[in-house]
Amino acid sequence: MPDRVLIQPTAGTAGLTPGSTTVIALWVPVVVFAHLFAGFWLLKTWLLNSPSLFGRKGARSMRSKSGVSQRLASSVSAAKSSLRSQPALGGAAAAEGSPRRATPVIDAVATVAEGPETETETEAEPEAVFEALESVEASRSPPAAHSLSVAPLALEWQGIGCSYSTPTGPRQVLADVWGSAQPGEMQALLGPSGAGKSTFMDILALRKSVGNLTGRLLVNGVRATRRFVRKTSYVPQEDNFVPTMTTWEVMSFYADIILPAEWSKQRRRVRIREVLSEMGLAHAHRTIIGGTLPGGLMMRGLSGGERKRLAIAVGILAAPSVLFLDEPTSGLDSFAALTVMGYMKRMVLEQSQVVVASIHQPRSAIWQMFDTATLLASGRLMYTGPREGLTPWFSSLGYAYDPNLHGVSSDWALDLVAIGFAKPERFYGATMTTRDQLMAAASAFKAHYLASHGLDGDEPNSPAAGRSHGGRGPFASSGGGAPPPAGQGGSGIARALCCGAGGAARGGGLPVVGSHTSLSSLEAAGPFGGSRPPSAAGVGLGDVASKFATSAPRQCRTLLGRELLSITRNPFDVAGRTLTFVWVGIIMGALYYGTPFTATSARNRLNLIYMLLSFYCLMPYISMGLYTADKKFYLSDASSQLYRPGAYYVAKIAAITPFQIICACVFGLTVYGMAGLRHGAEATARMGLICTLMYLIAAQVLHACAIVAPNQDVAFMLSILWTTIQLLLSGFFVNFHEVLLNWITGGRYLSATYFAFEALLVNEFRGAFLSCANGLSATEVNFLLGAFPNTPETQKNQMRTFMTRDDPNCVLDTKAVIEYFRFGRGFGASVAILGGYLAACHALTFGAMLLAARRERR
Ligand SMILES: Nc1ncnc2c1ncn2[C@@H]1O[C@H](COP(=O)(O)OP(=O)(O)OP(=O)(O)O)[C@@H](O)[C@H]1O
Repeated sequence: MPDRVLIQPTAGTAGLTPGSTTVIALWVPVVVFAHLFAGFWLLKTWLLNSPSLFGRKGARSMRSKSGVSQRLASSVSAAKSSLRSQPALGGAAAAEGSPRRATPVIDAVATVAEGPETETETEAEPEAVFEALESVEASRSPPAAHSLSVAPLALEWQGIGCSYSTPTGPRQVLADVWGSAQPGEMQALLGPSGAGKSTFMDILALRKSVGNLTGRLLVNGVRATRRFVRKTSYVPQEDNFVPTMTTWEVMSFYADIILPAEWSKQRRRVRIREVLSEMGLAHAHRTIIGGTLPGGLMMRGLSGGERKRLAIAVGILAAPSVLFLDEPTSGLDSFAALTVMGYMKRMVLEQSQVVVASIHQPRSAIWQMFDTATLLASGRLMYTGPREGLTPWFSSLGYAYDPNLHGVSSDWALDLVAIGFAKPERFYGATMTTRDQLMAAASAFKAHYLASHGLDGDEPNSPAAGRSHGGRGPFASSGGGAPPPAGQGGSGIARALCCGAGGAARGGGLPVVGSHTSLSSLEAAGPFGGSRPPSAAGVGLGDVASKFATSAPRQCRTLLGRELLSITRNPFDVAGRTLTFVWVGIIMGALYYGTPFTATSARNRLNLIYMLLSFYCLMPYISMGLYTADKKFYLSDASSQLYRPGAYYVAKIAAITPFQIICACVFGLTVYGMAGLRHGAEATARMGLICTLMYLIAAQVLHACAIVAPNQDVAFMLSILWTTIQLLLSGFFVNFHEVLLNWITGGRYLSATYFAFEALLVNEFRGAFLSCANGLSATEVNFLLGAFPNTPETQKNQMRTFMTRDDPNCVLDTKAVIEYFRFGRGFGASVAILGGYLAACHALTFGAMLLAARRERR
């Protein structure tokens, strides 16, 4: 006869032996499924990384070099023929001293290119050579329908400044920087470390929102709007690619997001191939990006130089009008650097783009590719104008340049303005050594610049700065601007540099300068911009009046694909998490294996329910690294306004939620089945629902903390605070009505665990009876009797007999457990509360994400 039974009201006295309380039919399939599921994703990741199947690493570097050589030859020869076939660009412009005077440079680069190309080709494997040749042929094809036309944009910046509030007071890192860049110009941004180059470029690219910003940025003569961002591309020093994606997948992702929505899949693929070939990456299209995954695992993938070239490939994919490159050659070997910059040169010549590149110690051939240069030092403008004008300007200040002594003029310029170091005159000649000298030179240049541009005001917003001139050249005027309408000055990028939400974008009293096309008219004219007619050969970037190139559903689909690749290929993510959950479940389940349906098991059942919930609160911590890494990817994309934040959020949640549900169920059902909690499909399903909600909430809170917090440490602190509230105020440890400081018990309403604990407790004990047919054990009886020390021995003996004797009709109504905790909410109400809690967590996360994107730009 079964002596320990859980009597269901409807099931009469159907009993189970203690050993059979475990539900093998539940937990065994779950455990098997979890291992197969994790194994599947691990195998997929392994196959992707398997050198024999995909890597072809041995040949890669050689092919890469060969590809690079080919690309350079291709770039250079195309640039030369482009110059020769366009006298308007080559001959006439060269005579004016305009940026197009590049033929000698291109010739020089071609000479450099020919040597290594031949050399590497002979060394390369036949297959590599074949692939490289293929890609050369592709790139030599005439511009096809996949080419993009570029709206030419002229930039002018006036009095750009940036200061930060620091604990020691305001810190000016950039002051009064003036200059311009014309379509078809490659501009070098030079300066010693800490000069403010990155800050300056962030400001020009409208990707900076921290700090107090001053000055103005004009695009085609009017203040830049946020939509200018869509016509630009910014290649940061450090890329932010998802390490588990391949080169091709990264390019496809960006192509789907930023190329015109009307483009067919085939056309996008052609464009991707074109750009990858140009960057010498055609051979590596199936190679994983690699690097350190969130969680610490290292994945081998592209080399540093290849990653850099991929970042540039992404930057040029949509043919932006203005391309900002932060240290494009750092991390590249000198030949690859020359190749990449050679391509940039051809690009600006053929498509009238503007390239602004911060650069350290460029080799001579690269330096000569630049048309103009801007030199910063200690946040001050030391020079801006044609590259050739750099040395004459400083000579006029008494700092003579000697090519034999100083080498490349860019190196000399950096030495000249670097202060704070010992610079013996016999090595360096006359240089600036004090801040006063530096400030004097900066003031002299500013005066010279303003005078030569017909600007006589100190402040860009002063009425005097409003005059404009149509001249060109470094010391001639290149167009000015007008003062902003009243109320549009002040700090902050939205008001100081561009017109924020609409204001000056609509004209706002700003004149359209000379023959420039205003951005407003550019927007109105559609993709081809201003007066430029649509070309039959090319297609523009879509409607620039719209903030994004593609629709929200399309962005959502594309982002969903990226998220899925990102999480399923990281062994620490889906596979690792599933295995962790199932094994924690197995250990916990083993501890409570086959919990009998007896009165004495009530305590164990309670403990198990509480432990289950606390593990749901703790388990998401294994994903904290993933959440903080995701934030980095999102912020990087947000700074470029690649897609709608809502699309990202929906895709992210859609991608991770199914895996979270699987993990939650694997854990919960394993424990539930092994321990043998209340039997029955309905009870099991209810428990699964509550556990899933609990885990989704806990994971979402950690996600929110990762986004709200400035770094992972703070994210941990916030999460631990929340977890503490969850565990302490769940109701398990203390009866709230017995707490002296009653006010603190109100905190239970912040505890999702409190509601989940109630729901699981009710699920387990409502309407159920535990058997006491076998009576209590001698230990239990002695424990109870010990609580009544004054009871006479005869009475104790009677109670002992009564409590230990077998009685098949003895049952314990577990309603008492529910009443003890004063629980009574219906299951539906608990689900609704937990659902609301989850929705609030999502709202908080999304809000935090929007705020974070506004606060940080890179
Ligand atoms: N948030 C900030 N608060 C205070 N100072 C800052 C902040 N961000 C940057 N700076 C300071 O601004 C100055 C310019 O930094 P920036 O990164 O623009 O220089 P850089 O010329 O790009 O240097 P590098 O060549 O080394 O990258 C540095 O001295 C830096 O310490």
